[in-house]
Amino acid sequence: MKELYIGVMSGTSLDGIDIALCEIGDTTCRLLSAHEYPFPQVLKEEILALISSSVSLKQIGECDMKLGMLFTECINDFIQKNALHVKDITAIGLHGQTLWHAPDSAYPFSMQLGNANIVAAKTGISTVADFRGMDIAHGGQGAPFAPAFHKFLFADTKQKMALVNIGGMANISLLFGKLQGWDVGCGNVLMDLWIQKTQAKEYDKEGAFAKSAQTDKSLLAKMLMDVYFQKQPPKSTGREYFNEAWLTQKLQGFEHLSDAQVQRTLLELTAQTIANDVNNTHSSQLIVCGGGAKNSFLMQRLAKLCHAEVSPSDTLGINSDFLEAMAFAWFAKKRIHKEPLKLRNVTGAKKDSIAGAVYAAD
Ligand SMILES: Nc1ncnc2c1ncn2[C@@H]1O[C@H](COP(=O)(O)OP(=O)(O)OP(=O)(O)O)[C@@H](O)[C@H]1O
Ligand SMILES: CC(=O)N[C@H]1[C@@H]2OC[C@@H](O2)[C@@H](O)[C@@H]1O[C@H](C)C(=O)O
Repeated sequence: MKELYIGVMSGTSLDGIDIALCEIGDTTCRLLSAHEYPFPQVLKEEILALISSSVSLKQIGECDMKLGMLFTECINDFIQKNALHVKDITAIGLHGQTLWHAPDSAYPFSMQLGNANIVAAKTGISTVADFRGMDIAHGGQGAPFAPAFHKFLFADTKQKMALVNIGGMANISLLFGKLQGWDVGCGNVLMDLWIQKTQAKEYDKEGAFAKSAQTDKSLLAKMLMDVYFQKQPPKSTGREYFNEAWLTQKLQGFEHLSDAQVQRTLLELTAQTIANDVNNTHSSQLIVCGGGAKNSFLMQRLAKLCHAEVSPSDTLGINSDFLEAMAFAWFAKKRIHKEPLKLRNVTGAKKDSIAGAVYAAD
């Protein structure tokens, strides 16, 4: 039987809230409608401040509620725009906003905010949230989760297919043989930070600023030496690692470079770290999704560096902007049906678990 689910994702880029309405069956997940709501600037700045400085419990509690209310507003608007009936939707899969991801700390945790009680109460739809906690409880990284969905979508592929999502962070899924996946490292986050700081632009459209200069090989080599890129999977990361402090530390001794040279080197870092993982795994086809798929210069560099055929997921009929939101609709379905996500090989958990907590609407 097919059911309707809504997936809600706001990623590490903090650029928008993606909402996807999906019709999900045992072997299919069809995107019926989708919309991206812009992230309010004030709340974005508040979240970035929370991530980079010490904060009070009150601020965290209030941020959780503010995000819950924001997600609710977006979902209710989406329901209205699509003339949906609340009763027809089995559940919402709400990822929440990641504030801190610390799978390797002494007391590992992954914190997503956006109060799911509020979402369930004010939409009238049961809401599944806190997806990552059980995997961490079983000793896993709690991320990335998308590989399980990518495997479901491309179950029939005969190719040695890899899929990379280039959002704020970049994560890869290997869809041949035993399912594998990990966070490659920084996706767009450092490129975004640099152009925001030096050119007051949100992001480097089509990689045009990067394209105007040459890569600095010494800076690139220094960045590629970073321990995260040397680490073997399972591994996952976030803004608590790849952030302004990381960039400032790497740029020490490279003050003579122009802003454009740094931008170009950061783009090359993203392209080379992805290409290294693709080539090391002997993948023959690379599907790209997430905002990075829209960066034509980055795509050009990937095509050049990878020994695989590179294409955006749209060429396979999969909307590259909403794949993660679709994933959380599907994860909600798996939770409602009490089916485990087969992620132990990806996250390093001791066992596969039923992911997510249900906040019942009635
Ligand atoms: N036309 C474009 N040219 C260059 N870059 C682009 C373009 N469109 C989007 N991007 C990049 O994509 C980013 C947004 O990507 P996306 O929405 O996939 O991130 P996210 O979902 O927040 O991240 P994550 O997957 O890490 O959770 C922007 O911040 C920008 O860097
Ligand atoms: C902790 C967290 O929010 N991680 C995100 C982030 O964005 C990309 C990458 O880092 C991935 O690990 C994950 O998101 C996707 C949806 C995932 O779990 O697969």
